[in-house]
Amino acid sequence: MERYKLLVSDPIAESGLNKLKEFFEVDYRPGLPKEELLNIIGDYSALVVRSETKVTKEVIEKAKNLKVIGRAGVGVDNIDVEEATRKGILVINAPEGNTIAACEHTIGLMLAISRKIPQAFSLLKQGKWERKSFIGNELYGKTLGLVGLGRIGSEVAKRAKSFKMRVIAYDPFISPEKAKELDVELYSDLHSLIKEADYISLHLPLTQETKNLIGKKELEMMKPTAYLINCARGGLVDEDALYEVLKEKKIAGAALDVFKNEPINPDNPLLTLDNVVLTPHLGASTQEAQEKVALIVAEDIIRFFKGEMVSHAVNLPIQISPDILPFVKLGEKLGKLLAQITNANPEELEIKICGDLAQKIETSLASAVVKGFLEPILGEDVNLINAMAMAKDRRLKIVEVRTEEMDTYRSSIRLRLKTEKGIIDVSGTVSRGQERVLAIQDYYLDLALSQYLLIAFHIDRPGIIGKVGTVLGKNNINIAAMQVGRKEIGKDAVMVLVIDNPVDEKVLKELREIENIKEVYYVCL
Ligand SMILES: NC(=O)c1ccc[n+]([C@@H]2O[C@H](COP(=O)([O-])OP(=O)(O)OC[C@H]3O[C@@H](n4cnc5c(N)ncnc54)[C@H](O)[C@@H]3O)[C@@H](O)[C@H]2O)c1
Ligand SMILES: O=C(O)CC[C@@H](O)C(=O)O
Repeated sequence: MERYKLLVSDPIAESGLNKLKEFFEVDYRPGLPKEELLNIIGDYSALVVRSETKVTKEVIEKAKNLKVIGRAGVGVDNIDVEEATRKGILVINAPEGNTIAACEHTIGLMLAISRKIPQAFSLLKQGKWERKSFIGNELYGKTLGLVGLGRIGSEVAKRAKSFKMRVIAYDPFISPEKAKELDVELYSDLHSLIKEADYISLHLPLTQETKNLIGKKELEMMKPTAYLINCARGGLVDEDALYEVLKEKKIAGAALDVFKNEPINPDNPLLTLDNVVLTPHLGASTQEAQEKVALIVAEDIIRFFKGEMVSHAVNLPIQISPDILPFVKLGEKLGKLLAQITNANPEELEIKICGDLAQKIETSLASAVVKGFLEPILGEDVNLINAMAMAKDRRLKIVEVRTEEMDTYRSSIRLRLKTEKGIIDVSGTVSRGQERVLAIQDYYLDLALSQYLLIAFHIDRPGIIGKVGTVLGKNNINIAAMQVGRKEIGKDAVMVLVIDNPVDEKVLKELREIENIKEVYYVCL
């Protein structure tokens, strides 16, 4: 099997590295400078990073062979996922691998800032047995306000409950049922939570929407006795405003693991304060978490290169389940077929998923159809990840319709393409593992799909099938199967021939010259 080149540009656990080496030619270059990354990235098919490497648009533009970016961790804010998607690069992360590590670090930070543990230790190291300035606060009976109640937020909630804290949360994307299960009171507005909490802990991703979510206004709303804990991302908090409220003792303190710019400068003003506890992005830094994230990401990348289902794709909306896979493959072929019998500018592609298949929520099916449709036009640049984005770029409207109605087969896919010259449609199914085309332009067919097809639109006249057969025979092209679809005797009809060999332009020209043949398409699937 071909050994692809994989670059690891941040430190990852040895177990993951060894796993990757079983499959790839691995270059392990933790701490690789940006300029060097730009120079060499073009050689690699896969890249593995943690949070240090910034996979920017510039990097992606130079990554001509890159197929996958693996993030050994959760947050993908250091990766330009949109650009990766546009270029058809799969982004994979390891979302559950460091949940416990980040949760325990959060609890550690809450205790450390409440009891001033680092400050006391620092004085003790200087030989000072100082007790009176280190009167802390208990977590017991206090209100913890969680912003983000996902994996880490939920685990923090469970542990906070064992400290007998009241837990409230703001997370507009979480169901009230989930909050109820965790015995957490769900708030519908952030400001009410901020005003009530004794501890505010952030557990949400950094995105355009959440940048500076905790600004001056929010910080000034906090109780003067409250603490801010941030083990998520620095950019969630306005750091300058935070420094001001801490300096002026408008809040009790802050414990931060993450910063707007990492690593922080030695002259960062936050380092001059006493009411803070700062750690250098250590949330995920446990042996257990690092082993888990490295292995999770390594196994997923290998799965991808083996053509198997991946578990944690960030930019592939839904995974393909085995029972749907044959229809995904069929969808791609029908899309390809449709593209090859279209000779006008496409405007809208309707993908109708019929019968039992309609109940299965699987966006990959539509992506596969679009991939198949665009591939004859755009070549290998299009894949399941970027197909929809590419259609959008080309202003091709994609409409997905689901209907439980069925014809002869329990499940089928019907494609209907609106072009400037009219409508073209094809439909197909999978029956007993065989992909079948059921209709073209409403002519009923039911024929097993094969790699090479000839599709001839003609007028139904005696002898026309023989003439087509003669041309193909003369050119040494074997016909494996054929079907004719027509609605009325002597009117328009379609002939579909399954052939064993490819057909060239010369043969097509000869076929087009046969009387009553209106158009002939050669389809390669
Ligand atoms: N310090 C570290 O080393 C470390 C380690 C792991 C994760 N993290 C950070 O923690 C974040 C959370 O991780 P997770 O595994 O819990 O992710 P998650 O996806 O399970 O949870 C994030 C939650 O945030 C919620 N959310 C999104 N936008 C929101 C908004 N505007 N307001 C309130 N809630 C919002 C989501 O609905 C989701 O429930 C990650 O994105 C990552 O940036 C940091
Ligand atoms: O790689 C790290 O150590 C940090 C990871 C963490 O921030 C994450 O988002 O998973």
